[in-house]
Order: sequence, then structure tokens, then C-alpha cells
Amino acid sequence: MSQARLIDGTSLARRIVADTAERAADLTERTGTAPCLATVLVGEDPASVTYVRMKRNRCRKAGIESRQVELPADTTTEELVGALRSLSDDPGVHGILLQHPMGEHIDERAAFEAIAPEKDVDGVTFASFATMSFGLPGFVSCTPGGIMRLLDEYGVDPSGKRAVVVGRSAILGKPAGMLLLARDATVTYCHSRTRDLSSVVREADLVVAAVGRPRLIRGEDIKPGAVVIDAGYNPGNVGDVDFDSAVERAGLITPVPGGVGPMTIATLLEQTVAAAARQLGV
Ligand SMILES: Nc1nc2c(c(=O)[nH]1)N[C@@H](CN(C=O)c1ccc(C(=O)N[C@@H](CCC(=O)O)C(=O)O)cc1)CN2
Repeated sequence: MSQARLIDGTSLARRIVADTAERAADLTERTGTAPCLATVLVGEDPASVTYVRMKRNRCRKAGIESRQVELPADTTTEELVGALRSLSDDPGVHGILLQHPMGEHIDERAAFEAIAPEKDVDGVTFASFATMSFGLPGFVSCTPGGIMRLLDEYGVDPSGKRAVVVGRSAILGKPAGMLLLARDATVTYCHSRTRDLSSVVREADLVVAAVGRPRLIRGEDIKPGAVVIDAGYNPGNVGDVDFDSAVERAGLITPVPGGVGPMTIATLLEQTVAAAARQLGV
């Protein structure tokens, strides 16, 4: 059996960030204002701290300002909503990122909905979900948006394909399935109550693993020649797909690291500059 071709997210992300940096510089020159992303972090979850740091570093390199809001782990939903509303009202902030997860006691939906739709560069509000689902212009959830860019880059047309999305989170699985549906894939969602996951996944021409369970999907679950997108982020940079066995069966596969992850941040930066351009009237 031949080995799958690897999907290189690092190199596409690098190109998108370079292009975004040029647009940020142009916008700054024309308006005298640099695009600005507010990052909001609740608590000190080490992975979240790392992701926010990565996002702010990439912003800096791309000429995007960032404003860091760090809130204690015991922040209430009301306090978080208040902080997000004030960023939404602040004309100096063009995009808002609320890092996920934010603590079990927080009403996540109430928090997401406190982000003004025009600043929802992470694509987490109902308004963004609606435009995304109908294939209309708007902000997409960053990881699913990045996945679609990778598919396009590698010539994978979802139309007519059987796509299986493993996971149904608000920021990942659900929007990934809706973006695939908007591109005419036949989409099945799998989740914790799905019976015989392996047999469902085995039907798929395109698998998106987005559940947060290390190496859940194994080579024997993959239809020979299928496209395998591993959007799982687990401690130690381990994906939801057992890469070593899946690479023997798939036609195309994303590695972890170096696949979907870098595209998440590239999409965030790109959407921040687009939001700033719109708000600055350019
Ligand atoms: N509000 C959000 N919260 C979270 C999101 C999100 O898109 N919006 N996604 C995930 C995690 N995440 C960003 O927040 C993220 C995960 C992984 C990467 C990444 O680039 N990973 C690299 C490896 C990095 C390393 O070497 O440590 C890779 O895969 O190559 C970026 C972003 C959860 N929360």
C-alpha cells in the first residue's frame, strides 16, 4: 500500500500570513491606524496561554497590534460579558478573540454573543455561524476556515463526497460540517453517542477528526485513498488520528503538528485585517 500525500499547512499558512502582513502595512499607511486584535483569556490553562501567545507573536510579526485581556479563572459570565461588550464598543479594537475553553462555570454562548459581529474574527457568534452555513460572506470559524483553504489548495472538491466529521463543538466540528455542506458534501456528524464509529468513518471519502481524543481514528477506520484532516489538538501535539497507521491508507492527510494548526492562526490574522479594513472604511 502506498503512503498518503502530506498536506503542508505550515507552508500555506506562511503564504497567507505574508500576504496578510502586506495588507496590514498598506492599511496602516493609508489610514494611519494599524489593525488591532484583542485577545481575551480567562484563567491560566497552559495550552490556552501558549495558543494566545502564539497568536500575539504572529500578529506582531504581521504588523497587527494586539491588546491582551487576562481575566482570573473565577471571572463570572457577567464580568466576561462586560469585558467583551466594552471591547466591542471600543473603536481602537477591530477584532476580538475569546480563547476557548474558558471554564465550566461560564456560559460560553452568552460570552460569544457579547462579541460584536463585525469584530468576530474568530467566527464564534451565531451571526457568523449563519453566514458560514449559507456560504455567504462573513467571518468563518478559524480552524474550519483553514481546513477549507487546505482542501482548495490540494484540489479536493467536497462536492458529492461523503464527509464524516467526528466532533460537534461550536468552534470546530459543527462549523466544519456546515462549511462542507455549503460546498455540497454529504455530511455525517459523529459524536459521543454515535454507535460503531469505525464503520461510519470507514464510509468517508473525507474525514475531519475534531473531537479532542488522542489517536481515536486509526488506519483500519480509513477508507483507502480517503482525505484525512486531523483537527485534533491534544497535549503533546498529538492529533485525533493515529498518523502512523492512517498514512498507510489515506490518499491525503494532514500531520500534527504542521497541518491544520498553523492555518487556524493564519485565518485569524487574515480576518482581523479584513475586519479592520471594513471598520476603517477602506
Ligand atoms: N477561540 C478559540 N479557541 C480555540 C481555538 C480557536 O480556533 N479559537 N482553537 C484551538 C487551539 N488553537 C487555537 O486557539 C490552536 C491550536 C494549535 C495551533 C498550532 O498552530 N499548532 C501547531 C503546533 C504548535 C506547537 O508547536 O506548539 C501545529 O499544529 O503545527 C494553533 C492554534 C483551541 N481553542
